Amino acid sequence: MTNPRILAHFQESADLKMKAASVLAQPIEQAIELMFTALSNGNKILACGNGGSAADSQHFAAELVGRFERERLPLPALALTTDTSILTAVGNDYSYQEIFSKQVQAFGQSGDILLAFSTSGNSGNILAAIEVAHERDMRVVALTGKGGGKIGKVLNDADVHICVPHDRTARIQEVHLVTLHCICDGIDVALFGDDAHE
Ligand SMILES: O=C(CO)[C@@H](O)[C@H](O)[C@H](O)[C@H](O)COP(=O)(O)O
Ligand SMILES: [Zn+2]
Repeated sequence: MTNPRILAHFQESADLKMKAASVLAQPIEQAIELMFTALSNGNKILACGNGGSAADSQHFAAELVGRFERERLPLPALALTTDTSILTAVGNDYSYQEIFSKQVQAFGQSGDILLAFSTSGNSGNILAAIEVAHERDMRVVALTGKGGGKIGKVLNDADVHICVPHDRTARIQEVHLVTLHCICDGIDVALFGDDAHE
């Protein structure tokens, strides 16, 4: 007999994914277009998030720099969550709030994209990174949940907001994961066309 708690996790995740597919298809398409245009113009993508979303940032960067499902040239994406010397120096000397924004200041250029993950939409270091990205004429693709929180209020019309319609962090993260795979696939399709996977 299947453990009902385990079954409930799978059921809730599957139900949310189907519900989210219709709500998020349009912003996901916009994110793909925005990123493909930026990459085609020689710009790059900077990604940040806390906890599980730090892992999502790294997962995304790995699939752009390495590959997703098709062989292609490396694409420029950088997770701002990996350099422990930068993270500890900025966190120690300034504040945890600035661990990503300082890196956006250092690496971000006009036309680059900030990919910002926050399930609550309220993490201060992500909000600070978005603020600096806007100052540097970057576009923001924000993956949130729980109604979008404060992040939903600071995004502008040039940005893309992918807000998962759920209040549970784990479920939101699960939809963020399928979303980032959709984006990787969309970038490959924009490069090579809609052929069967190799
Ligand atoms: O992975 C999980 C929970 O599933 C946690 O590590 C979670 O990512 C952390 O609590 C984060 O600090 C939450 O931040 P945010 O998504 O609200 O911006
Ligand atoms: Zn988690």
